[in-house]
Amino acid sequence: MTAERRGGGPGDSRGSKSQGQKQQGGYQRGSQSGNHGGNGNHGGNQSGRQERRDEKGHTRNRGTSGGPRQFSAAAPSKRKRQADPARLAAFETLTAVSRDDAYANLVLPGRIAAHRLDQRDAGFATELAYGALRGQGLYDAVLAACVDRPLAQLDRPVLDALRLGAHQLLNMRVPAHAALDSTVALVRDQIGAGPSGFVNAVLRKVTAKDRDTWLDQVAPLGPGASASAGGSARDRDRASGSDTGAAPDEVLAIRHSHPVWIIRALRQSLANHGRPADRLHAELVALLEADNAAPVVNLVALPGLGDLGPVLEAGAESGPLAPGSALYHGGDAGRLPGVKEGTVRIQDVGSQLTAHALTRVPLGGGAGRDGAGHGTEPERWLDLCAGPGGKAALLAALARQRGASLLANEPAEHRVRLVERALEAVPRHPDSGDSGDSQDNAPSAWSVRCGDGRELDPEHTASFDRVLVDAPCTGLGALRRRPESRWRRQPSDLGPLTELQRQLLDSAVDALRPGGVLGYVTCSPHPAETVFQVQDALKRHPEMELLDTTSYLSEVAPGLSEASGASGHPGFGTGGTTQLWPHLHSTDAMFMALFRKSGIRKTED
Ligand SMILES: C[S@@+](CC[C@H](N)C(=O)[O-])C[C@H]1O[C@@H](n2cnc3c(N)ncnc32)[C@H](O)[C@@H]1O
Repeated sequence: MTAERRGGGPGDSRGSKSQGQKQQGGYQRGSQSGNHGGNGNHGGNQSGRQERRDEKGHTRNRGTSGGPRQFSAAAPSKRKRQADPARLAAFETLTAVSRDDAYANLVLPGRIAAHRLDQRDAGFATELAYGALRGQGLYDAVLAACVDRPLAQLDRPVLDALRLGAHQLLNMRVPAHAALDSTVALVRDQIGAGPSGFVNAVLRKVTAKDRDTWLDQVAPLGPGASASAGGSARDRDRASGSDTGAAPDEVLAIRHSHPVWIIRALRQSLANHGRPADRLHAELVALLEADNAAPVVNLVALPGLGDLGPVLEAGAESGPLAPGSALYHGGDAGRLPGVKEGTVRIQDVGSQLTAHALTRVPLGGGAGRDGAGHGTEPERWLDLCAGPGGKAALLAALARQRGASLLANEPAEHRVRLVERALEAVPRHPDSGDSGDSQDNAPSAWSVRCGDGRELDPEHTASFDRVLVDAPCTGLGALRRRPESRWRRQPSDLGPLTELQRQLLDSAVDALRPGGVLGYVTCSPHPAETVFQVQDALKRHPEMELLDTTSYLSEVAPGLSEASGASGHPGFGTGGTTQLWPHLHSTDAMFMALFRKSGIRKTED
C-alpha cells in the first residue's frame, strides 16, 4: 500500500483525478437509482439470495419471499458475522486514509479490484467511502452526541466504521436495518465482538432521529432563520447565515461538513469575484452542497488522436462546455473505448478549458516573431508543473497539431513517470496533416524534464512562447473528488504554498520569450493563491500584462457565460482573471489568469 500513500509536501496537493471520478453511484439521498438494502448483495450474501440467521447465528436460506428483516428483532450476536465486500472495500479505504494518511482516490480502486466488485457494488462502495469522508464533519457531530466520551478516544477503525454507518443512516437510501446490521457485521468481522456491540448501541441512537432532526440538534439555526424561511431544514439553511447573523460559520461547518477556515476562504473568494452581499450566503451554501456531491466523470478526446464517437455510443453524452469533451454517468469509465489507450482521458472540464485557452492567445511581437506575433520558427511550450500529466497530454496533442513542441517539467520522480505514461498516447512526431509530408526536421512534439521548476537550465531563459504554471496549491477547488483533503489541509499550508507559487511564477516569467504568453492556474479559489498572487506578480513584473482571461475561455467555451449567469453576477471573472465553480459550471473551482510578456526587460531590484 506504500505507493498509494500520499507523498506529502506541497507538490502533492492534487494527485490523480481520474480514479476519484471513476465510480458514480445513485445512492445518495434523493437519488432515484440504486438500492443497497441489507437483503440484497449487501446483506452479506454475494449470491444475492436473502438470508437470515437462527438463534445460534447460523445462516438459513429463506428463499426470495421473505420480507425485510428488522434490525430490532435480533441481538447483535445473532446477526450475520461476515462483512459484505462492498462495505469492506469502503471500510478498508477509510482505515487506509486515517491510519496511513492515504489518498482515498488512489486506495479505493485497488480495494474494488481486490474484492472483485461488479459495477453496481463498486458504485455503492465509492459512494459509501467518499460520502463518509466528505460528510465526516456532520457525522462526527452526530456521533459525539451518541457517545459518552470524546471521539478522539475511540479506536480509529471503530470511528471509521461509525462514520460509514452514519453516512448510510443519514445520507443514503439504505434502509436503517440494513445499514445497522451490515455495519455491525463488518465490525464484528474486522475488529471484534466487543466493539461490534458498542457500534450497535451507538448506531441505534443515530437511527432514533432523522437527518433534519439531527441537524437541528447539533447545528441549530438561529430563530430568525427558522422564522423567516420555514420549509425544510435546507431552505432555512439557505436563508440563514452570516448575511442575517443567524448562522455562524461554525454552524455551517457542521451542516455542510467543511472546516470553518475553508468556508471563510470560499466566502471571501465569492465576494472578491463580485457576488452581491444579498446573494452571497445562498451562493456559498450552493457551493458547499456542490462540494458534497459526487462529480460526473468528465472525458476529453485528445485532439487529432482520440475519438469520442464510440464513447458516446457507449452511453456518454457530449460535454456542453469544452470542445471534444463528454460526460459519463455510467460507472467505470476506465472501460470506455480509448481510455485504456490514453487517447480519451478522464479529466475535469475546467482543466481542459485552461489548456485550450492558453493555446488560443495570440503571441506578441518579440524574438522570432513579427509584429503580429507570427512566428518564423516553431513555437515552444512549457508545462512547468506537469505531474501527473493531465494537461500535459492535452497540450502535447495540441502542440503536435500545430507543429509546436512541449516540454513537460515535474520534480517528483514518481509523478514524472505518470507524466510519461500520460504522454505515451501522443506520438512524438508532429502531425503531418492532410499532406502526408514527412516532418523529419520538425521538433519532437513533447519531451519530459525531471527537475524543480524554480531552477530551470540557462538555455531555457526567454526561450518559450507559452508557459503553463498549474501550480501546487491547497486544492480547495477539488473537494468533490478529494474527499479527505478538506480535513487534511490546514491554514498553515498556505504560507509555503503561496511562496512556492510566487517563485514558480517568477521562473515562468524568466522562461518566457518577449511576446510569450503565461497561464497561471490553480485548482483552488483561495484569494491568497489566486487574485492576490496575480496582483503581486504584476507588481514584481512590470513587463507582464494581464489579459482578459474570461474572453479567451469564452472563445473556447461559449456556454460558460450562460452557466455563470445563475450566480446573478454577469461573467465569471474579475479584473481579467477567471474563476470557475462546481455549483455553476460543474467543474472544479479552477482559477486562471493569462498574461503576455512585453519586450521590456524586468528591472533588477
Ligand atoms: C497541481 S499539480 C499539476 C497538475 C498537472 N498540471 C495536471 O494537469 O495533471 C502541481 C504539480 O506541481 C508539482 N510541483 C511541486 N513543486 C514543484 C516545483 N518546485 N517545480 C515544479 N513543479 C512542482 C507537483 O509535484 C505536482 O505534480
